[in-house]
Parts: sequence; C-alpha cells; structure tokens
Amino acid sequence: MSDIRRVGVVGAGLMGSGIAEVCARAGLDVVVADVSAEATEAGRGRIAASLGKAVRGGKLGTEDRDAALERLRFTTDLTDLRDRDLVVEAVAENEQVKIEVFRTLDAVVADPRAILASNTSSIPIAKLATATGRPGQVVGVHFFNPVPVLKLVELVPSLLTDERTVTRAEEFATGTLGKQVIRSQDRAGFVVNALLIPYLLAAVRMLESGFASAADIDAGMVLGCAHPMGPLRLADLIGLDTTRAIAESLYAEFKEPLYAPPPLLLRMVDAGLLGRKSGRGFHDYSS
Ligand SMILES: NC(=O)c1ccc[n+]([C@@H]2O[C@H](COP(=O)([O-])OP(=O)(O)OC[C@H]3O[C@@H](n4cnc5c(N)ncnc54)[C@H](O)[C@@H]3O)[C@@H](O)[C@H]2O)c1
Repeated sequence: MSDIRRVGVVGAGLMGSGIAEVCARAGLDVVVADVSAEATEAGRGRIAASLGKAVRGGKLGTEDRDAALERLRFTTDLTDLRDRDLVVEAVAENEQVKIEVFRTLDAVVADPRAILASNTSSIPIAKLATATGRPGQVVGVHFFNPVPVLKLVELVPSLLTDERTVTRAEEFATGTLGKQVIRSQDRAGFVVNALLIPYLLAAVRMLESGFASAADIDAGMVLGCAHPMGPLRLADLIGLDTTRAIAESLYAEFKEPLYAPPPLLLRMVDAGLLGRKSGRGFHDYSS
C-alpha cells in the first residue's frame, strides 16, 4: 500500500485538473497550484464539471463528489506545496518553464523523500532531475487525457532516478489510483507519443496537401479502423499547442522528418486555434 497521502499538482489545465480529480477521488489530500486565480478557477470549474458528469453517469455518488471537492485546495503560491509527499508537475510543455518549476519545488518541498514527478509528454526527465538537488526523487509519471477515463500511466525513470522512487511511484499509480503502468526509458515521447505523434502529423499533412477533408480523414480512421476518434479530432483534444510542442521535442531528440510539425499546425497555433480548449482547431467546438 502506498505511503503517499498528500499530493500537489502544479498546473490546473487539462491534465493537472484531471490528475487532481483522480487523486481527490482516491481519498488523497490535494493542493493544486497555477499562476493566476483565473487559471485555478478554470481548473476548479473543470473538475466540478467532470465530477458532475460522473454523478450523472451513475459512476459517483453525490456524497463522494462533495467529499472529493472538499479534499481539493487551490493556490497560486508554490510554497503551499511544502508538506507534500508527491508533487506532479503538469504545466505547459515548455522545457524552461518546467525547469523553473522543478527548481522551485526542490527549494520548497520539505521531505527529502518526497517524489517530484513530471507529466511531461516529451521532455527528458533527466533534464528536469538535474535542475534539482535530488535527482533520485524525480521521475516521469505520464497520465493520459481524459485522466479519469484512461487507465494508462507511463512510468519513466531517468538514468538518475532511485529504484525506490520508481517502486513508490508505481505503487501509487496502481494501488492508490487504480491505473495500469507501463515503463519506458527516458526518450522523448516515451512509448505512446513516439508512436502516436507521427500518425497525427501525417493526418495534418494529408489535410494540408488537399488529399482529403478533415471530416473524411477522421471518418476514415473511425469507420475503417474502429478508432474511437479520428486523428484530427484527437489532436484537437490533446491541444494543438501541446501537439506542436511534443512534435518539436521529438524532432529535437531524433532528427527524423516524420516528427517535424507541418506548417499548417504551426500556423494554427500562431493563430490561437488550439483545438477543443480554444473552441476551434481542425473542427469547430464553439456551440
Ligand atoms: N493534453 C494532453 O492530452 C496531454 C496528455 C498527457 C500529458 N500532457 C502533458 O501535460 C502537461 C500539461 O498539459 P495540458 O494539456 O494540461 O496543458 P494546458 O495548457 O491545458 O495547462 C497548462 C497549465 O499550466 C499552467 N502553468 C503554466 N506555467 C506555470 C507555472 N510556472 N506554474 C504553475 N502553472 C503554470 C497554465 O496556466 C495552465 O493552466 C504538458 O507537459 C503536456 O505535454 C498533455
């Protein structure tokens, strides 16, 4: 049984709010930090909406929903994470921003045994670990979107992670959160994104070249391959800024053209068309 009871989550976006929700539903005390009150309020709203959906779907009782909400606190001050046993970083996919967060967590989190985990999709864990004075305690714990629904967690030790940290993180993900774990070496993209992102980028290139419409590309993979959603809708769900950032990390690591983000994806992010979270991406979500 995991000894981790007090969890911190940095970043209250799509993933941070999902991670905070599953931790609160598992009975843990959770503090969620973001840069502004607007961001923490948006995170709180996302969690409340997701819990409401679980209640309506008969997966959660109203008392359990209320108890989960009571276990969550929100802050804009990372020093509120001082007493945490585990902190999961889920800020934007930007190496410099993440390194700064890890430096601060290293200075703030009091227990030297506490685990500092990253939900990064593609940034090497070793780079985040060496920003701290406790690289043995830093590990990748990569959840999937939507976190309350998808079972998988990729566990990514760096060359510097202690085996005890890996075991504790695995016990937490499986025993406490009920997730299924696969292990990956510390390579950009780990297992799933190294396979998934080239496929999503190929769909963007297909659209960009006029080969087929967005609706037909998505319908092709849903109806022809029984995928639950097509690649362009999936990129919209991940967020086009996040998809672009993961592709850039993969390209920087492997220098393979199949990982290079196509110009259409770059321009859509420049234009603020980020997918579902902004209301428009390859498809329209405004209504
Ligand atoms: N979107 C996905 O499908 C998905 C899946 C798995 C992993 N991830 C990874 O999870 C991480 C977060 O992605 P997301 O989709 O939740 O992004 P998002 O844009 O929805 O949320 C990022 C949040 O981080 C906050 N933030 C930025 N800088 C911060 C700082 N210095 N301190 C505190 N908060 C800060 C932002 O205000 C925002 O609320 C990324 O590393 C991403 O690669 C994303």
